[in-house]
Amino acid sequence: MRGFYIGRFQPYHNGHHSMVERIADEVDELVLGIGSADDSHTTHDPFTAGERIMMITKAVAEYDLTTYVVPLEDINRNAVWVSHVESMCPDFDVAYSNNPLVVRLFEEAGIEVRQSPMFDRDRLEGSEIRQRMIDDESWRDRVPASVVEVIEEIHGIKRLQHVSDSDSLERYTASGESVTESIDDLDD
Ligand SMILES: Nc1ncnc2c1ncn2[C@@H]1O[C@H](COP(=O)(O)OP(=O)(O)OP(=O)(O)O)[C@@H](O)[C@H]1O
Ligand SMILES: NC(=O)c1ccc[n+]([C@@H]2O[C@H](COP(=O)(O)O)[C@@H](O)[C@H]2O)c1
Repeated sequence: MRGFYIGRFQPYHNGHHSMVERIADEVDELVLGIGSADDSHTTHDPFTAGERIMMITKAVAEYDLTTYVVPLEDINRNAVWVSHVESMCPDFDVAYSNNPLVVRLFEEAGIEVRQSPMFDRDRLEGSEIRQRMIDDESWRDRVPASVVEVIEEIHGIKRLQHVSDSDSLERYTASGESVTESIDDLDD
């Protein structure tokens, strides 16, 4: 039996890792879909698809499970998203997600979805971990050791702190002139 587990994994943390450990009891093989693969270098999605492939591949190596890591770009049409996923991935029998939209889309497509309890959610939430990285607070104990190594190798904390520095945004006009303005002055 082959499962599918989708997430943005920004970064892959111990909540995801506990979920994979649990899934490993139920399936022989697991496709790990890296969602929003086209997003990177933002506060919400700091890491590239390639960096997330490294984090996940190294972390799941400790489990007795055949895994396939597949980057999946977002598409601007929910109604065909499941077909998009299926077109990019090895066949799977069951999908794992706690994301309500993902659950709905798979169920409407007739695919079994299994949800899991949230593990230690106060500590193990991507947005909370990213905020701690930005604030130079402790985060290393919330992700697998191999993920710490990848983030250090790619200088991920510096990047995240840089992209989140939205006190002033430097924009360039059509003539190439640089304009610095407050984020409050921007329309979007
Ligand atoms: N602590 C956790 N325990 C169990 N499942 C989790 C946990 N955190 C996230 N998940 C689930 O893993 C999947 C992928 O989650 P995702 O990559 O969005 O992480 P997240 O921690 O929710 O990040 P963010 O705060 O960036 O949205 C989702 O189905 C999500 O509900
Ligand atoms: N239309 C679409 O492109 C579409 C629809 C549903 C989910 N997704 C993606 O699936 C992933 C779901 O992961 P999370 O549970 O981490 O949010 C996200 O990357 C999300 O963007 C994309």
